[in-house]
Amino acid sequence: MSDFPFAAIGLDLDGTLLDTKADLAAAVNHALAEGGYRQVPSEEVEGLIGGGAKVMLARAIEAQGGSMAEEDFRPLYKTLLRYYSDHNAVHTAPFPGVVDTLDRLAAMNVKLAVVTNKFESFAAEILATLGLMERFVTLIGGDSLGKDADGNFRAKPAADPIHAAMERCDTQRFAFVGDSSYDVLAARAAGVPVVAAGYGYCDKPAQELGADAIIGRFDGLIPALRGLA
Ligand SMILES: O=C(O)COP(=O)(O)O
Ligand SMILES: [Mg+2]
Repeated sequence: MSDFPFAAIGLDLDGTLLDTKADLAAAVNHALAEGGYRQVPSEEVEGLIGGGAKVMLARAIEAQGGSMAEEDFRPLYKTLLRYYSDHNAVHTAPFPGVVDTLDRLAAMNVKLAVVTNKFESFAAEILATLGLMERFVTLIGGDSLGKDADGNFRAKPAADPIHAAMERCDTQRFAFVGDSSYDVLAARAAGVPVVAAGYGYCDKPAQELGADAIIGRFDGLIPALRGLA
């Protein structure tokens, strides 16, 4: 019998489980080049990740005072998706401590769910390429739950994907870990404890995300979760 306080953990992907920054930067810069925009250094791309690829590109273009008209934006977004589809696991790898910690959680019979704002197909492909997919009970992407009445994907920062993960893991004893304000807001909206991955692509200083705990490496997760009980 495990005394671990949670039966399932929800995990953000980009900036929490996987260091995807270099591949995302290449994709966004490929699209920016096509639109005649300046390249964004990968340190700056970090601050654009968290809301999904569309938000990442929109923020990069807006920062340069570019055109956000649908007919100008759409082709560049399509270019980004096409490029990323072919180059999504070139440099991408798990952060230090991820694989060992997932093994330890599995050994404690803790269910694991990925909740990402990436499209589900990209996330599934990357996790399969890295040989990690079978560790997760479920994977919920930014597009997995469809759109709300306003036409927005039911994705983080909404509570919906976290609620769906809890349902699919069949438990209320659930905690979440993520690196951005999208993650903390979604977990808060769903009423579950949340740990911030301070080593990730935090869109504000980790201490200001409003999480219950902060980890500096992924292998700090199990003690941090025990501390939340
Ligand atoms: O790709 C993104 O911008 C977000 O992905 P994440 O939710 O896994 O961090
Ligand atoms: Mg993230």
